[in-house]
Amino acid sequence: MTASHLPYTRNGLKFFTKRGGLTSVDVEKICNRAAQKYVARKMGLGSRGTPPVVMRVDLMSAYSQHLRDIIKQRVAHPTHYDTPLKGFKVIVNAGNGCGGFFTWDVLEKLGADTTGSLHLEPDGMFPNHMPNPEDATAMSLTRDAVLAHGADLGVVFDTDVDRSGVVDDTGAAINGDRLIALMSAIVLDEHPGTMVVTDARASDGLTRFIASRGGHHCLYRVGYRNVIDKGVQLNNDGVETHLMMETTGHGALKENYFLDDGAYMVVKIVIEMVRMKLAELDGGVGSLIMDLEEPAESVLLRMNILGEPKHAKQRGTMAVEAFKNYIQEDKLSGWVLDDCGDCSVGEGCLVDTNDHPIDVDAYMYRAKFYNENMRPLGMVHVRQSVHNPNIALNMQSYLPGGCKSMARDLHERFLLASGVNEFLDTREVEKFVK
Ligand SMILES: O=P(O)(O)OC[C@H]1O[C@H](O)[C@H](O)[C@@H](O)[C@@H]1O
Repeated sequence: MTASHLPYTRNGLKFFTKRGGLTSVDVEKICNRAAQKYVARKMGLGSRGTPPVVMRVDLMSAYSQHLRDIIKQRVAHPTHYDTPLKGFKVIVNAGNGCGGFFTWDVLEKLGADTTGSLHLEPDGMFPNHMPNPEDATAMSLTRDAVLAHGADLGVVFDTDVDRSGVVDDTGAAINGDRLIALMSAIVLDEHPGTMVVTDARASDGLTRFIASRGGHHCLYRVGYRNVIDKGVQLNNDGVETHLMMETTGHGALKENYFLDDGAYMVVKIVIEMVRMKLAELDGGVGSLIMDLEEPAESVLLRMNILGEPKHAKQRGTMAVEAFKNYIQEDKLSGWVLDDCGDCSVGEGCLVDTNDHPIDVDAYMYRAKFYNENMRPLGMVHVRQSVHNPNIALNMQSYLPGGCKSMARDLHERFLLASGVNEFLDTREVEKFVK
């Protein structure tokens, strides 16, 4: 049971089986069955049968031991097999979510020194900061602790540990695209040529990084289940896909039942850290992504969908489709719709042709902006929010000031000109372009 990153009043249930996490269709079936049973029982219908057997199972201990075993086996330390983390200092910042167990039940039992770890006790009011690897305070406090304690690694978990981020020994934050790059470097070493699926907010630099390591990059729809489901589908279609990650820090691996499991991601990074030390390589895990090119600026702006909530989805679709049509009908010169990551590096694309350009279902589009000299200035990703009635505009610029130029252009030549401003609250964009 978790509210994840949402306010505590919005708790929900996530279901998992041996085959992975259930989809919303599965969950709907479960809820319908439960509702039918409830009604039948209320009406005195249906067999009472034998009552279900309820068992108390200590899943957390089993899970921690599983993680410890993986680290021991894969490091296979030549002198101290059972304590492969002896001599390492690791800071954990659980942000008062439920990730504290990783400190005492995984790292310390393997010999690590976790002195200086932060906010390990669960407290649903999150008195310090949001447990979130995207949260600037969470990352900077962890950075301070890593530097103050001379730690080899800092780990940041979100509330329910399905997302994570890390800080390397120099204090550099590794989250978002950087975390995907780090995981890609690790996974591509184990599975050369594998496909990596991410959401389409990821940068061009990440696509090039994956390609430079011999991998393929599929950009897909935002929402961790969408990204994971795409990876499952690609595997079923015969495209080997070992890593599925969102820029939010959700990450799933084929070897781990396609589960978005932040602790498992950190386990992979910890193993790499120890291996690098054993191989006497210079630098911490951050050195694996030194050549990742990053955008000069990244900006996220939101536009609330106005009017009655029941019309929000339809209006959102209209706005996103209008964006695509404006570009395709050449009403927005300079803007070009983006292909999926794998085609944009210009090699034999492995992604199903239905996914070009990036999304066919009118949820989101991504476009690049070129200036009058046909120099690319940056890109924008336009989509409906997964949770709330708003349109998210993610912009990345290759040059300082580029996001403002792109937002200004979109505001004048698309938001106002197309009339979508009649049902979108564009104030955030207007404030940004001033
Ligand atoms: O659409 P938004 O409101 O930006 O939220 C998008 C995000 O929602 C949740 O956090 C999901 O777990 C993420 O997978 C997704 O990226």
